[in-house]
Amino acid sequence: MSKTSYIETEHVPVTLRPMIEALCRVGSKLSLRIARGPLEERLGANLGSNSDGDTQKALDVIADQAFADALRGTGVRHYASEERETIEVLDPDGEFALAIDPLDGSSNIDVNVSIGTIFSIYPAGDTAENSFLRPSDEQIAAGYLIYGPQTTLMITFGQGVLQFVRDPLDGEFKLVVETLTIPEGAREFAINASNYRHWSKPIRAYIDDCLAGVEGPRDKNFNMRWVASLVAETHRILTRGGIFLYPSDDRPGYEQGRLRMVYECAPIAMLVEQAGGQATSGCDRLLGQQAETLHARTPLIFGSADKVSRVCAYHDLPEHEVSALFGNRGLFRA
Ligand SMILES: O=P(O)(O)OC[C@H]1O[C@](O)(COP(=O)(O)O)[C@@H](O)[C@@H]1O
Ligand SMILES: [Mg+2]
Ligand SMILES: [Mg+2]
Repeated sequence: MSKTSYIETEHVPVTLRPMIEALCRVGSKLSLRIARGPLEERLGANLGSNSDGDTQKALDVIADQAFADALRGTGVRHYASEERETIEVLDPDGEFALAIDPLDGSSNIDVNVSIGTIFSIYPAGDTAENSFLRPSDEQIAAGYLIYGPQTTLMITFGQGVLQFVRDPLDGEFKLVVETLTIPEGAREFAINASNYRHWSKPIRAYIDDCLAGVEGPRDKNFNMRWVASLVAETHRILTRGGIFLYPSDDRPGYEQGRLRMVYECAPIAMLVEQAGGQATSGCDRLLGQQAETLHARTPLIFGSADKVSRVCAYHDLPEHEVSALFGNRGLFRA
């Protein structure tokens, strides 16, 4: 007999239930295939590149097709995916629009490190483009599934963040935290430090001051993490605190960072704000912004509110002060 419910639905708004059920059903099945790893047919095989030039792996395509198929008949009129150049109409009379990064962190597929799925939900717009190219604070729900040691769903419907864990014993996502809040005080930052030489001065200055530890203006030591999987970094920060930065840099093609506004940054920003944190594109609140094209990128900085606003303060400093020796910047002590 096939399973009827994949999530404790009483925590999900009635109109969104078919969609969330479908996401959990596919997430469940993907988590089983991911757990089989090399026993499955080459999930990490390179298939070429998607419309935007990113390498496309077999699991990227499998996940995208599985979500699109499962979401048909659940009220999704417009479906936008990282893996598709254009927006697809699933249910012509559906009331919702759903954007998805079907498989985030694909460089980690072959190395048994956490990967995930990120999604963002809006009321459907009058055209396919208007469904997604709109202020990102018009999202009505956002979340991610993470396929790690546990398969977890983090989701917000605009009234806090809920955490569900998939119980491997019966395959159901069960509520474990009803109102998740980002802890303050963590001393961890996440950034791809190999790009240091390409960053702007404010970003370098912020990281320099973290690296200086107890000998620097922050008077404390920091730890660094970089999983190269946005869902994994987000999950750690929602659970333990800290800050994530994927800034713009001077490499060709990275003028707006690497991450995509519609199906990566906007949903993560909504989750973070709903958990009491902040998310910006450097200085400006991310949720006040909108993408100009479906696959547009944006710099992304998010995490505990105090840390994110501190990065913004470095951007506000006049150029000569950012370049000054960190030890002289009393403003940034503590
Ligand atoms: O390899 P880099 O430049 O550090 O980028 C890592 C980032 O790229 C991503 O893997 C992009 O996501 P996709 O795997 O969906 O393309 C993020 O999850 C991660 O934060
Ligand atoms: Mg991604
Ligand atoms: Mg992806």
